Amino acid sequence: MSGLFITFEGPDGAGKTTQLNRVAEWLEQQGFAFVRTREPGGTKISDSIRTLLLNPENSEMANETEVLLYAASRAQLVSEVILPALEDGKIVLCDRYVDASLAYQGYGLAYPVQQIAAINRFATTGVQPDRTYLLDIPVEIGLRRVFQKRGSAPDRIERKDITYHKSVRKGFLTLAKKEPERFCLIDARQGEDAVFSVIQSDLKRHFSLGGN
Ligand SMILES: Nc1ncnc2c1ncn2[C@@H]1O[C@H](COP(=O)(O)OP(=O)(O)OP(=O)(O)O)[C@@H](O)[C@H]1O
Ligand SMILES: Cc1cn([C@H]2C[C@H](O)[C@@H](COP(=O)(O)O)O2)c(=O)[nH]c1=O
Repeated sequence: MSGLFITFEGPDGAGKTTQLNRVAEWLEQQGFAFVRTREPGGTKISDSIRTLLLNPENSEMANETEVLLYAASRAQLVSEVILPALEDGKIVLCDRYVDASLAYQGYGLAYPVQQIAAINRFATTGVQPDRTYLLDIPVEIGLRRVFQKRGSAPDRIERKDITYHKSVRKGFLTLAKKEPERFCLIDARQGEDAVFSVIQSDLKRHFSLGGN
């Protein structure tokens, strides 16, 4: 596999999509071949699973079902999009990946993280990111950003209580501590330009993705 796999993680509303779009724009200006995708979703089947997962009417969804549906959506995305792109030497930018399941379903739902990791190793055939930008933000600020942006009703995950979201954030920070060589931890309370500048410098330093 010769491509480069970059993921964006963090609590809801941290600014992941905003930063992924900026990186994509920057790579495009330099003529790099890249693929942009997101989780859950990114393929026809994965998008259908996303609808099931986020629909607030599915409030009876068992936690085990939730874990497996995120993994199923991911399995399809890896098989249909991520792996072929990496094998083709492309850069893959992905809005959330396995770390989200470890944080939301592992730490958030209090399942053993090793168990969630094992399910996801199967789902992804072991495909792992080369670099992960963890945009860290207090959950109150992140959720406020989400609701201000959208103005629509919160989805099934967003409507979980604040204690849950705080466990998720703590989970992300624990993951970053365990793998400091893969994670780049960024304070996402900063303005968009400041956050982008950290990511841009890091990409230049680690992967020689040059340009201005
Ligand atoms: N650094 C920032 N400072 C202030 N507002 C920001 C910043 N980054 C993004 N936003 C705004 O916050 C909102 C959420 O941003 P964005 O969709 O990028 O976050 P996200 O982490 O992808 O959200 P989600 O978890 O819902 O996918 C948007 O309105 C966006 O313009
Ligand atoms: C991949 C993944 C996501 N989630 C949660 C996180 C968010 O609340 C939603 C996805 O919505 P977004 O607006 O596109 O970020 O799903 C999760 O709980 N577990 C996962 O593996």
